[in-house]
Amino acid sequence: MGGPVPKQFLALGGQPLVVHALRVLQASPAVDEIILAVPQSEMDYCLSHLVTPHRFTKVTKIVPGGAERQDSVRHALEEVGDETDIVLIHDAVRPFLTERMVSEVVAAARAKGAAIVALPMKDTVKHVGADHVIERTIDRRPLWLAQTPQAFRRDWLVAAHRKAHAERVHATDDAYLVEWAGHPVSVVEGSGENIKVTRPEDLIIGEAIWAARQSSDR
Ligand SMILES: Nc1ccn([C@@H]2O[C@H](COP(=O)(O)OP(=O)(O)OP(=O)(O)O)[C@@H](O)[C@H]2O)c(=O)n1
Ligand SMILES: C[C@](O)(CO)[C@H](O)COP(=O)(O)O
Repeated sequence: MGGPVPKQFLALGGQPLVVHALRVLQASPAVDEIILAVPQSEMDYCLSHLVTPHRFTKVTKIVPGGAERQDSVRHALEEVGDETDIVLIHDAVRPFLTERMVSEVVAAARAKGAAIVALPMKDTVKHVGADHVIERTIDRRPLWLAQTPQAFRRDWLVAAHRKAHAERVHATDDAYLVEWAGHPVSVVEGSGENIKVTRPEDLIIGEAIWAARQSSDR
């Protein structure tokens, strides 16, 4: 994305991106406690400008993030109590999660151990080789795009993260680590609106989704 402001604090609908996700998690009956992993330099800002003024009372801890997303999740997991059975992980840069996604993915994790929100592929998928030439077309029917939230039995997730850290295995989502540790991970259908704000154009799309939701709420 570039720019001096970390992406999760950029404004969307007049509020920092992370506030949108926190609102849904704060309101969800399925969520008891929220642990925020943020850059160390932003920990005080998060508490004084986001958590306290918005009364996000479920935020019990703010922990320093790590070099990569996986490190940030591992740091947060160190603060999760042994009494917790299910851990839900969500990207701050996905502002459009819904209560339906949270409750369904938590229920699926309770029933089966691990579940993620994901979306079936809608485009035709090409495997492209050298010189930008297509090598083959992949059957898209079994392909799903992983989103967050993702929910796991705490013991599976903690063990998978510890093993990955010890063996220097890196993944772009937590489901991968739990799969790699040998556990089944189910999918719950997500939504095309549950975008990850990655590139500048995603903020434009995000503003449009936010505006549409505002008018449908009226
Ligand atoms: N060290 C990091 C890096 C990322 N994240 C979180 O992981 C999610 C996705 O990471 P991000 O850096 O946004 O990934 P990309 O969208 O791939 O970003 P980019 O291509 O700009 O690196 C975000 O909610 C971000 O806050 C994190 O917790 N700790
Ligand atoms: C977890 C995730 O959002 C699922 O799509 C994604 O893998 C995060 O990847 P990123 O490269 O760290 O944004």
